[in-house]
Amino acid sequence: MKTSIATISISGTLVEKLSAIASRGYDAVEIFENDLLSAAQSAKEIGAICRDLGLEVAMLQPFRDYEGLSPDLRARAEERMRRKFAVMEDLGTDLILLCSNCSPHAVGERDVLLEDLARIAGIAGEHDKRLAYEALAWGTHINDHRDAWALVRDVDHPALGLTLDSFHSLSRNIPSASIGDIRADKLFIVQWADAPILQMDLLNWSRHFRCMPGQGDFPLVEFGAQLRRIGYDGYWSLEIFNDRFRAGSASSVARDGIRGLKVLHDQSGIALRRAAELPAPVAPQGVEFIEFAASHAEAEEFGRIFHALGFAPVGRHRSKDVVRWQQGGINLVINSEPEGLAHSFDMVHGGSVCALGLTVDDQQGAIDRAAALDIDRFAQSVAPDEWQIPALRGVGGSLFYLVDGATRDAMWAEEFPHALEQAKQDGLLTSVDHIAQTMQYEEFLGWLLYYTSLFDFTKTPQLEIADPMGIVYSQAVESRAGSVAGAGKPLRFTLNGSMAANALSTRFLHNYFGAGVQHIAFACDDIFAAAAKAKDAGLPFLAVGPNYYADLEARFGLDADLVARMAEHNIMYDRDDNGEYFQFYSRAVAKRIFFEVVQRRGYDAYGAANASVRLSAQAAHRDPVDF
Ligand SMILES: O=C(O)c1ccc(O)c(O)c1
Ligand SMILES: [Mg+2]
Repeated sequence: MKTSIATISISGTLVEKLSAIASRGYDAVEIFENDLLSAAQSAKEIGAICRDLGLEVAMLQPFRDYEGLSPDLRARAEERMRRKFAVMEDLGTDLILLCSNCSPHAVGERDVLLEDLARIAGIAGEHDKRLAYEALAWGTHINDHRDAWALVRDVDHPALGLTLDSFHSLSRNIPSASIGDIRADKLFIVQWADAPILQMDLLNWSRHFRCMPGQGDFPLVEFGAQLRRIGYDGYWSLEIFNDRFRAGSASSVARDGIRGLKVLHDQSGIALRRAAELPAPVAPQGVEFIEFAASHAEAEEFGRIFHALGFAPVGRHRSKDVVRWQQGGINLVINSEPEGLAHSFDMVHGGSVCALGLTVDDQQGAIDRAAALDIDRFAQSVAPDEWQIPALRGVGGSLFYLVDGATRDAMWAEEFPHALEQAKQDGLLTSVDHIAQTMQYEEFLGWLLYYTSLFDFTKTPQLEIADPMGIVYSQAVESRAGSVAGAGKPLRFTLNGSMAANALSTRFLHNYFGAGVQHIAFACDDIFAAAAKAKDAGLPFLAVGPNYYADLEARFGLDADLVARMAEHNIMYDRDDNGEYFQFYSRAVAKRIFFEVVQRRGYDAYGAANASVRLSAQAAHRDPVDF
């Protein structure tokens, strides 16, 4: 696959964009004319910079509104085009993108369009240049790639070919099977964009909501499979108009694009029963441990909450200031070492989650997949006899340790030989249900792609949740149901981000100095027993107001006694076609991280209906200086 990206897709000045693109290993770049117009360098200098960076210039774009014009306007457009040829010469590309005409004055008679396209192709040919004709989804007459292809085919001039752009085709639900009619040698370039399914006009949808392959909802794999079936071997070029990306980090967005393209190319081949190009997605069996970085004072604070939730400190590390807490299948590790990653984390964030241990069957496969997707590995020096667990960088610089499923018991026994208390036999919490991470709104799609490309995860639709101080966006990534060994429970993460300056997730980012784990939900089989026990043990509960329960009773027709018991323990409830959900929350430790206990009865979601009630309850505790 030859990779490319349009400069419009990322933030910065043109030269900053080019260096970010080159640093992420793209083969080529589409130069967007607006970026060139506002650049401090001449087209010739930009061409030279591209060459120095090792980037081909795949094309210059766009050229607008040509076919179907009146003769005088057409002559002016041809003059404009000749000037572009000179710019292309300077940039070092022979290709320019020609958008289908969007002018209300353009005529749509086929004979006229054929004649105009033949004419401009002739002019281009005389200058050794080529045109890639693209059906914009909102083109006045040509807005379907099948019509654009029919014109290109019938003009049959070597200087005229087609652009396919997945956004324009899939936003109009044009069947990808129609790509089978296109001749690969006439397909000059393919532009890629994913997008969320939205009900809005095509132009605004395209200009603001495109995203990297894998970040949206479009059936891109089928599109890619059709391209590969016809033998297309030109550029796979990203063209992503997205407000968040323009405000984000050029280098991260460029990296996400490569990641999305690689996975897409691989999946497109697999759909055609071709050999996989990437190591298989990682399918973790579950969360083996959650590691907290904490000073001794913070460790005491966490310890109080862990005790109240029914955990016991069961072991001390053989050489480090690290304690293992356990209950059911859950391991929490508090790391108070005076140096190393945990210590750095504690210095930056205060008491926080610095690592998650995931149990995997194939450590090396996971490492290889991560390497192929440009996910950083982490290693810190360990004593010669110490257990070396490979680790990958995740949200906010935290780690995913890849724990080998076959040796995990030996790992615990060897690393934590100093028994402290016995694990409680009557513990009520069984496993980690989900882990909620909060991040900058601009980074949200990047982390979404991280999870869905590294792991064998699917994503749920994005939800908008009302915080009293603004809207929070929330989306879950989860292992495919049933793919997790053992209890058959999926591994679940929820991602949260907000643009609102004082919403809880933004307050978290400020207090925490960065992205990270904001809450952890534990599963249990009897939420009333778990809540009663936690209450007796002194867990600071998040209080839910009385109106919630009055509404709950009415909304679901629940038994008044049941609702009264829920109210007594601040338990919230949700129900859908699959089943029922019960949940309660602790107050936040150090105003940052908090804990949730859930019981699922067939239910597969996260109680989104309750999230705004929870956010309101939490907002009541925010610092007065925060307004
Ligand atoms: O939104 C546009 O105008 C526009 C321009 C060029 C493209 O390739 C495209 O897909 C859209
Ligand atoms: Mg396009």
